[in-house]
Amino acid sequence: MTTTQQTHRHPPTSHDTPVLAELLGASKQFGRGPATVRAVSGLELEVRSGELLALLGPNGAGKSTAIGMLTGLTAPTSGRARLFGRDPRDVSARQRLGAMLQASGVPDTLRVRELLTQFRGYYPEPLPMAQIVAAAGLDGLEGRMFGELSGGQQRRVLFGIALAGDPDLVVFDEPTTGLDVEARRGLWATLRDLARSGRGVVLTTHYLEEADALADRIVVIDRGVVIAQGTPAEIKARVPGRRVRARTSASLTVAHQWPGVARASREGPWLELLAASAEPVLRALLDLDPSATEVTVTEPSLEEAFLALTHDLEDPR
Ligand SMILES: Nc1ncnc2c1ncn2[C@@H]1O[C@H](COP(=O)(O)OP(=O)(O)OP(=O)(O)O)[C@@H](O)[C@H]1O
Repeated sequence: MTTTQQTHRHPPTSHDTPVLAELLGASKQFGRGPATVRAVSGLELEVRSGELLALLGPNGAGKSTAIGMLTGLTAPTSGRARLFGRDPRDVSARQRLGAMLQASGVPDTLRVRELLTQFRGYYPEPLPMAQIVAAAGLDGLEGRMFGELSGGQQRRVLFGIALAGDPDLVVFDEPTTGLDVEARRGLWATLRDLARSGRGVVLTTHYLEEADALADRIVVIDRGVVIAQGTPAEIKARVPGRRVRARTSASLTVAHQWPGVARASREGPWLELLAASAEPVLRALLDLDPSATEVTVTEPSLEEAFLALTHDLEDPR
């Protein structure tokens, strides 16, 4: 996959750059009565020109619902969504938007070139075909039928379709799912180019690594609410990357003071910590208690790591 040469349309990201899309206290419920699902609650979100924003969160966090509200696919139950200052369902707003969502609905029997031509036809000033093909890594696939492509190749076609209208804002729901490592890296480079050219880019991902590699700003969502937001460095400093467990007499109060510790709990003689990284914690533990035994270091699940960020957890101190 190669990257595109884009023209610079807006100055680089700053708080002076235009807001392209926003959610203002947006909530979304599905169903009624006891079956109600609160997918998103009171979400505040804004995307600016030239900015790459990653929505990060575990399965069912509400990422796709948030994207659906931003792109006008679904209306908030309460609160508001704005796209280019308008209702996201307004055609004039959607013409400046490119989206690659999880469900495609693309006919299997159309060839890649026909599909791209069809989608280019929907927009007043589409991106040149060659640029779409290059950006989406579709070289050599133009004559193939969509339904005969591999999952990863189909994702690339959907990526190309999202770029067809030369959009000012591009929204990608888990764009790298199903892509191999090389294709993923290529797509990352293209996403960076899109933001550098002054477009706004929003993507959802389960992977902190992906958000870290790409985003100017990360919004972490869990159970429909924002639990953290900031630059990748700020988020990484708060998301625990390691679980350290040891048989030790060290107290919870002391353990909480160790560098990067997000959570500490005790289970009988075992102390368990979630921390940004293991080494500083191991040093502090063994300094304090050289007789600590059965020390293990493992990776917490993403769910656990995100939960450690929430403030409503019982504090074990
Ligand atoms: N159309 C719908 N009808 C009922 N419930 C829904 C609908 N769409 C989403 N939900 C529910 O809303 C919650 C949030 O779902 P959403 O798809 O937004 O999460 P997500 O963060 O995108 O998850 P994933 O990473 O698994 O794609 C989930 O509990 C989901 O089951």
